[in-house]
Amino acid sequence: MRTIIVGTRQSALALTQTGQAVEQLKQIAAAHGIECQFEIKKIVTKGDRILDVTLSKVGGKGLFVKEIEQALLDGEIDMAVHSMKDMPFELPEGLVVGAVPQREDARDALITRGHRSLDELPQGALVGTSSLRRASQLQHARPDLKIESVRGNIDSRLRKLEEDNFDAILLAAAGLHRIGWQDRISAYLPPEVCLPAVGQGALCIECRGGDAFMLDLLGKFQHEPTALAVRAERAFLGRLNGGCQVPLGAYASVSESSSGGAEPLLTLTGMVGTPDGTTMLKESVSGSDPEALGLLVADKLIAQGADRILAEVRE
Ligand SMILES: NCc1[nH]cc(CCC(=O)O)c1CC(=O)O
Repeated sequence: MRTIIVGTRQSALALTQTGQAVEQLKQIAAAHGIECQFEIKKIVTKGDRILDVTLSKVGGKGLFVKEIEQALLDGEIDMAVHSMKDMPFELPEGLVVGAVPQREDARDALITRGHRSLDELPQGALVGTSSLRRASQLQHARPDLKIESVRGNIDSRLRKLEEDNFDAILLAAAGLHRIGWQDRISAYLPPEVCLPAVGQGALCIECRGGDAFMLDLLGKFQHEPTALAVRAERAFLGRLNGGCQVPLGAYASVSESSSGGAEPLLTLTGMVGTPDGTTMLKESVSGSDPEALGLLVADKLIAQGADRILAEVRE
């Protein structure tokens, strides 16, 4: 019987989503007569050690992932459950995405102290977020709001809402749903107001490319519509070189092809904005080839100056 060692960060969200993925994998294994057991191994990443520093100042993406990938390559663990939105564009040689399971809610959620919507926030209210993407879209919708950085795991950010006198903070709905804190959510921001981060709400289950047993098991955990949507969003990310923290968002929805064909129809919307929200570029395209869609939406934004905005932010 194979023992599968599962690597995870030790934040509340990481432990919860890893545990949930393992429970689902146990059921899949049982249903297919695959004999295996799971062991969970906690790994401290660079991102966890420097939670007090603004992510965009220390190189952002990959910080939560690198040590876990090294453990995979070293054979210390056999699979890892990551938030898709924390994944850098390229995986290291030897590692693959074994499964993209069904997506949770992709939207951002507003957590306030008593206000029921973005519109209800008082003039000049203080909102906590360290995401340039959220800041840009929030300022675009409400130029009067004051935005300040807030870092830390979900639990510490919720604490800072009270302690640091924010009127509201923004978090991914998926994380709050997974850890059972959906009742803290005051409002969901629709993609028209706040386009989520690439891959937000989706998971990435990573394993070694040569591990046939894991590839077989994880293949049964894949949710094709989510995988397609994520491919489109990540193609957009790759074209815009969104490797570090930048004011960029994308969301792909998937529906059955209207022509009745076998190919699902994807609609990808992408945005790039200035951090102050004064310029907001947004384009939406439909089609069935996820990579082509990602490149097309990115190129449409580049034609309007997206790469200039991103270059300025990176400086
Ligand atoms: N950047 C940290 C991070 N990575 C994934 C999630 C939330 C869950 C998800 O998108 O799957 C969060 C927290 C947040 O943005 O609120």
